[in-house]
Amino acid sequence: MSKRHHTDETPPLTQTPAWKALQAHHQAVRGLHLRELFADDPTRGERFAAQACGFYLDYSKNRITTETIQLLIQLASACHLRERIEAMFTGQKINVTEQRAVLHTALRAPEGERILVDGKDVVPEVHAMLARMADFTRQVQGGQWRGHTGLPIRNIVNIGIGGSDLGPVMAYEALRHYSQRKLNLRFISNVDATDFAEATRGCRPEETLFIVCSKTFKTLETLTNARTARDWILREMGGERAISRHFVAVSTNAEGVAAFGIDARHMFGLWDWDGGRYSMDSAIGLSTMLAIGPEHFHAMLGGFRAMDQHFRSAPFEYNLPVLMGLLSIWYNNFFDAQTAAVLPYDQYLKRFPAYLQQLTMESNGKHVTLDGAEVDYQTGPVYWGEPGTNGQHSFYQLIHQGTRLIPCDFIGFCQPLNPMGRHHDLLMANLFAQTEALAFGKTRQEVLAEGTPAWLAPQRMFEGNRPTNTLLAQRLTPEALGSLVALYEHSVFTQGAIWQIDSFDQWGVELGKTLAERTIPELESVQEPALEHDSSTNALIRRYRQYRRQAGAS
Ligand SMILES: O=P(O)(O)OC[C@H]1O[C@H](O)[C@H](O)[C@@H](O)[C@@H]1O
Repeated sequence: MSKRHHTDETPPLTQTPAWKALQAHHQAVRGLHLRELFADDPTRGERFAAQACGFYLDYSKNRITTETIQLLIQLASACHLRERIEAMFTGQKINVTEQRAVLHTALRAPEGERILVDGKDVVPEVHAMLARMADFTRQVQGGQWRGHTGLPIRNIVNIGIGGSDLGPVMAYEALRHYSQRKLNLRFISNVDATDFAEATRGCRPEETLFIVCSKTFKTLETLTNARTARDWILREMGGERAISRHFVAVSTNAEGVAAFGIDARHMFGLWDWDGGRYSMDSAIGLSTMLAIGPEHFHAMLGGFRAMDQHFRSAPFEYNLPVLMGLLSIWYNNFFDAQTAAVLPYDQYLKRFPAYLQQLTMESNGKHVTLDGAEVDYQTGPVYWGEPGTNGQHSFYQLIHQGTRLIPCDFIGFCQPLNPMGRHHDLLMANLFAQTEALAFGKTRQEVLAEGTPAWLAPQRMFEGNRPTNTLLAQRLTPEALGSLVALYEHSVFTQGAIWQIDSFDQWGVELGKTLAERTIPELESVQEPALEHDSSTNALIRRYRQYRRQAGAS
């Protein structure tokens, strides 16, 4: 018996004519090689391309035909993608399991636009918050904001985890070129004290300001690090009054912030309609603004906004996030690809894959549909990656010659931010060469023609037919970063809409948190605790306690 109980509006995905048409189409085209597809159509390289917001997407090196795109778009329509986009932009409560609107797009809405949540326009609040952030940034950068002993602030330490860390870290690294370099920025996320010890090494407490970023202000890691930071400040300067000059908070939880001792005037608010992994352009991005200044931050918001408008209005066949989302569905659900690689050819984007992992996998790692039915298809793939060219000398071997199909996104910029001799041309030549090699490979005949002995030919052949997208933009600017992030946000949305899942909750993180809470006293108690876990967990805890005791004794 099927566990499904779909409404008329959302028939089981795999039963839709659009899905079945794609299955049949997959059977017909799966044997086609990109070599043939390109040979048959000299215009393919430009025909399967689209551009928006300064990004050129070449998706011609995918295992698709014109019909594939048509069928994928039919699937999107059958899943009411257009209506779902509108529902998000207009503040409907599409995060059904938490009964919340999903309005990260309001964070970059222009002044004057009206977006209502429960009858209230949220845009003025967003702009008031941006103005407060800019004011604070100018005070800190200008040296008017002083520490408890009267010294100006030199070090900013962001304490947060998940969405309260990954976006800020990624943006800080990505936009380092635009950093005003007046402040030294550090980030602490892990509850491992090493993170704290290393991030604060060399910082004088008198010159250090902590931003405690936590939407809930309840996260164990962040509160533990924030308390350690508090002790670190107080040890040096005594007096609770020092706290108000050395801590600000970004949170929705005013009570929690006050209980910690942070002045309400130094709290920057968030809204429950903005999820952690979609919050780098809210006050969670305060560290970004402190690094690059309000003007660049606003330019970044402009980039987000441009991609939002494109996503909302462009026909699906030219719509970058929709195309990328649909191509991801194509490999994930029809070719059974397990993972997807994201390969930025820009050192400044070194944390972009880590950022994308939360965005994609926390959003779309779900096993039930919006109405609670178990899915009978794969949802979110595993995302991973490293900046080029480093990955080439590491895992690309498996992408080229392994047994798995790994669709890859290559991201590159035409103008270097640090022009130095031939570096940039070499970097980009590698990007282009990789997508060419992955698509076309090297046949046995080609290998033999090079003089390779027959016995070695199998090892030296490249099957090719490995799909890639290439995203090219002129230059990595704050605006380009905003557009790039929004592109992936909306691609994730597109995929979630097709899979009919809630891309905006994260119940899967709860169980581990609860079990950790139960385990903490078992590790800390002086008395030998009565352990009631499974035999593996019991044995591990016993061994941990024993080794800890031995370390304490030595
Ligand atoms: O910002 P916070 O409330 O501290 O949450 C930090 C992070 O932890 C949670 O467990 C979630 O998995 C993330 O989505 C969230 O970004």
